[in-house]
Amino acid sequence: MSYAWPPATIGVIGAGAVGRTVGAALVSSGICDRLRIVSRTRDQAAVYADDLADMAGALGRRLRVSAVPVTECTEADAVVVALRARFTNTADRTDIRIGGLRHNAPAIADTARALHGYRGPVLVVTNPVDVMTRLFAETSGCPRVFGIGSNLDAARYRAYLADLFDVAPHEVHGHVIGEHGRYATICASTTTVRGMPVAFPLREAHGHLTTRPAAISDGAGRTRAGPAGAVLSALRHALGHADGTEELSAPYAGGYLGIPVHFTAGHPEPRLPRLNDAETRRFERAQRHLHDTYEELTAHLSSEGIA
Ligand SMILES: NC(=O)c1ccc[n+]([C@@H]2O[C@H](COP(=O)([O-])OP(=O)(O)OC[C@H]3O[C@@H](n4cnc5c(N)ncnc54)[C@H](O)[C@@H]3O)[C@@H](O)[C@H]2O)c1
Repeated sequence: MSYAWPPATIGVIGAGAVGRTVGAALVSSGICDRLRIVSRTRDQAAVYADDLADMAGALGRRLRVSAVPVTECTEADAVVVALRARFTNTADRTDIRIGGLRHNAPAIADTARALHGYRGPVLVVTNPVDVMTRLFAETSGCPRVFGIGSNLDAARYRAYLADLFDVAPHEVHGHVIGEHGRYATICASTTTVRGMPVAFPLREAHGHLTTRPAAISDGAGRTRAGPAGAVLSALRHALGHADGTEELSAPYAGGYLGIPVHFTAGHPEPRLPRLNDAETRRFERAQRHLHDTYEELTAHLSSEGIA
């Protein structure tokens, strides 16, 4: 079900590869009439804001794009956090997202403190996203913080099966949950194609979720369009423009991890699918891994006097 929606103001924090692509997607989608851009420097945000304003002009859209300090995002209807600190990622290729853990955490914590008291939806993109989402939520106290990642995995999974079975992607129903990373959990036992359960090589499907983003990054420097699509889709649901389900990093059993969240008029409700034994084991591994990583991170941050 879709709703007629009022024009929205959206803040984008981090004007890099992903943030810029998110901005372009927001302009072309018509989802907002004001965009607030924050980046490491105001100059960087300002030139990007001008570029997006040109895009809006070329499309004949009335859209105000401005470079702002992060605190002005508290007046937005929704905020996207796609910042990345400067560092060289030396993490193993099979778990590349974890490489940003200690580097991105201080900037995420600072941004979270700046948005303290904000009530609108915050979509965190920064990796490792499940951990950064929890850090943002717990540092800011914001009530509606979600992480992007499992919904992108799920979209890739459904597209993979659509190709395999030669059907349209909307005819595939199935989730990827847990971690946007090593312990991503494919919910194969509840996946259907044209309403019927299917058999497929699960190991290959898992491999696809690892090799596809790696191949895009190798070829294009960074993944950007896929994450931007996942952000736009989640924004539509979180702002109440459409009802539907997104696999997002969300509060679950005392932590944060990827679970299907159903939005009705913007109201989120977690809906964990039925899992078989193997899926339960993998989901619990994701949960433990994210819990341990978060504990290790917060111990490190407090030893450094950061949080
Ligand atoms: N969750 C996902 O599905 C997904 C997908 C792709 C990328 N990512 C992650 O998104 C993040 C951004 O990726 P990218 O390729 O755009 O990186 P990038 O390096 O191209 O851009 C990062 C931007 O953040 C800005 N920045 C740094 N510190 C900041 C701060 N304190 N406040 C505001 N802006 C700040 C930088 O100036 C830069 O413009 C990374 O952590 C990446 O791993 C997540």
